[in-house]
Amino acid sequence: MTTESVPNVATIAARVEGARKTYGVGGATVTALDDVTVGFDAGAFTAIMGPSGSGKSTLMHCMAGLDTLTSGRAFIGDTDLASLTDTARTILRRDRLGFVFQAFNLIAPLTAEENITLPADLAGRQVDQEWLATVVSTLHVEDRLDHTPAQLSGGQQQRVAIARALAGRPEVVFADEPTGALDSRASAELLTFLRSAVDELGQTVVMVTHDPIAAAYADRVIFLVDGAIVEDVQDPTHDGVLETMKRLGR
Ligand SMILES: Nc1ncnc2c1ncn2[C@@H]1O[C@H](COP(=O)(O)OP(=O)(O)OP(=O)(O)O)[C@@H](O)[C@H]1O
Repeated sequence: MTTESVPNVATIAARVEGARKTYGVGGATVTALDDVTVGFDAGAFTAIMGPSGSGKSTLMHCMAGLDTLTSGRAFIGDTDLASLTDTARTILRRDRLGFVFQAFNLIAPLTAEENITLPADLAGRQVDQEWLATVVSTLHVEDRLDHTPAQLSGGQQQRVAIARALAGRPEVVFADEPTGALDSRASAELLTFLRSAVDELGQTVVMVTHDPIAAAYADRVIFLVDGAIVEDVQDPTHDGVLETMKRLGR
C-alpha cells in the first residue's frame, strides 16, 4: 500500500475508547462515564456540554490525565495514559497539555510575564520567545506583561491564564468552565481569544461549558447525559445548541 492510498484522516489530539468511570462501591456506585468513545481533532475547538452531573468534568479529567478510568482507554496523541506511572503522567500534563480553569490561579506577587513562563521555568525549560511573542500579541497582553494580577482586570487576568496555558505550545488545551466567573463582555473576549488560538495559532482546545453562547464559538459540541454521549454537533449555532438543550430536557 502506498502512502497516497492512506485516507487523509484528521489527527486526533486526544481520545477515549470504551471509557467507564464509576465512583463508590456496591449499591452506592455512581457511573460517571458509561462506555464513552470519542476523539478530539487536532487544530479544532470542541465544547463538551450536558446537565450538571452528566460526566463532563470526569471525561475531561480522565482525558487530561488528572484522573484515571475504571475501564477503557484514554490517549493523548498516541500515548495511552494507563501505560504511564503517576510521575510520567504529571510530566505529560506539564509538557504536552495546557489548562484553563474558572479560577485563574495566577500567582499574586509575580508579573503577568512571570506567571506565563512559570510552568516552563519550573520545568527548567527554555521558553520559545518567538512563540511567546505571538501568543501574547494574539491575546493582546503584550503591554501588560510587567503588571501583577491585582493590576489587571478580570478579563486581562483570564487572558494571561490562557497565555500561560498556550506558552508551552501544548498538544491540547483543556478549559473547564473558563467563562464561569466572567461577565458577558469578558466572556466574549475570552472566547474570541480561544477561537484565535485555534484559527491563528493552530492550537487544539477542548472546553467544558454550560453556556450555549460559549459553545457556539466551538467547531463542534458533544452533549453528555448520564455519562454517555447523546448528541455530536458540527458547526454549532447558539439557537441550535439551545434547541438541543431543550430537546434533551435540560
Ligand atoms: N470524587 C467523586 N466521588 C463520587 N462521585 C463523584 C466524584 N466526582 C464526580 N462524581 C459523580 O460523578 C457524576 C459526574 O460528575 P461530573 O463532575 O463529571 O459531572 P459534570 O457534568 O462535570 O457536572 P457539573 O456540570 O455539575 O460540573 C456525578 O454524579 C457526580 O456526583
